[in-house]
Amino acid sequence: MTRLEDLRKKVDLCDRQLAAVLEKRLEIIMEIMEEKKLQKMPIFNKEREEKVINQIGHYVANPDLREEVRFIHQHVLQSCRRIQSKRLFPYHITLVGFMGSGKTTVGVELSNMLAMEQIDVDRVIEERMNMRVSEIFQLYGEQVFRQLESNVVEELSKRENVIIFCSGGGVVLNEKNIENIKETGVIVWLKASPQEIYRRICDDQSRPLLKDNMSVDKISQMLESRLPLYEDAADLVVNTDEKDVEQVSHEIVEQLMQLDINRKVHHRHAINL
Ligand SMILES: Nc1ncnc2c1ncn2[C@@H]1O[C@H](COP(=O)(O)OP(=O)(O)O)[C@@H](O)[C@H]1O
Ligand SMILES: O=C(O)C1=C[C@@H](OP(=O)(O)O)[C@@H](O)[C@H](O)C1
Ligand SMILES: [Mg+2]
Repeated sequence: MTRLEDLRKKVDLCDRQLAAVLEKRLEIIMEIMEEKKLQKMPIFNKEREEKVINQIGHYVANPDLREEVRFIHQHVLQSCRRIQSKRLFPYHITLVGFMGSGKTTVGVELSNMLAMEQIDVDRVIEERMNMRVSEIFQLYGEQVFRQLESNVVEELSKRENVIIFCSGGGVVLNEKNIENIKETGVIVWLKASPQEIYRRICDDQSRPLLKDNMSVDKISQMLESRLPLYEDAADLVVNTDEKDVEQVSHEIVEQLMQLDINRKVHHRHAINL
């Protein structure tokens, strides 16, 4: 046997041991998840993860390799989060709510927390048209934007793998959108007061519907007319005033688990079960 063949054999043995240990770790993680569910404890715990990453470095004898092992372990923990999320949430998690309620930002945070892919309807439209949403409104008008929005909503609803599905604020205006979303998703309504929405987006020029009149009055008036639509569509509601993005995301996870426990969600076509 050449030296290279010999070394490859040793590496293969390491992989075999790694696979066995990783398999065991994932199985234990699922048991921990069940236990936490029973005890109604939060499933995803950032502090605990940081501790675990730090700790694994201390088990590495060669200080030159410590950071690399920590880096690898971060990926292991991400997989652990993903396997738990898949089991807990076999449906798209769809965020709806008025402009500035935090759909896009909370979607990204949730995506990290749950190791689930996040897709923003507005971003898909922008990529396809190679144009900003505001430019589409300006060049083609709202009706064309709404048609593009409905097409993307329908496509995303049919995706095989579950996603964090971030809609635009006007998605509720078309009943068909909500029907499509409900086929495979649970709808989370992010609520915010007009004053809070104004504070968040007053300097942002990217929202064409508020371009000519960015004011608390205009927001109140639009919000008022859409409230019944959000109310009707929502499977659950999270108030975001005076909560940061991380708190909102944790609350979404907790409420989703409650929904599941109470068997209120009919997984019309549960995905990836
Ligand atoms: N809970 C929150 N607390 C404070 N600021 C927030 C919160 N959620 C979102 N934001 C901020 O508000 C702005 C609008 O958020 P965004 O995610 O674009 O909303 P949406 O997609 O619903 O229009 C962003 O600057 C974001 O950082
Ligand atoms: O409320 C609306 O009708 C809209 C909201 C926007 O998305 P955000 O809610 O993410 O700002 C975007 O889809 C478009 O400007 C129309
Ligand atoms: Mg958005």
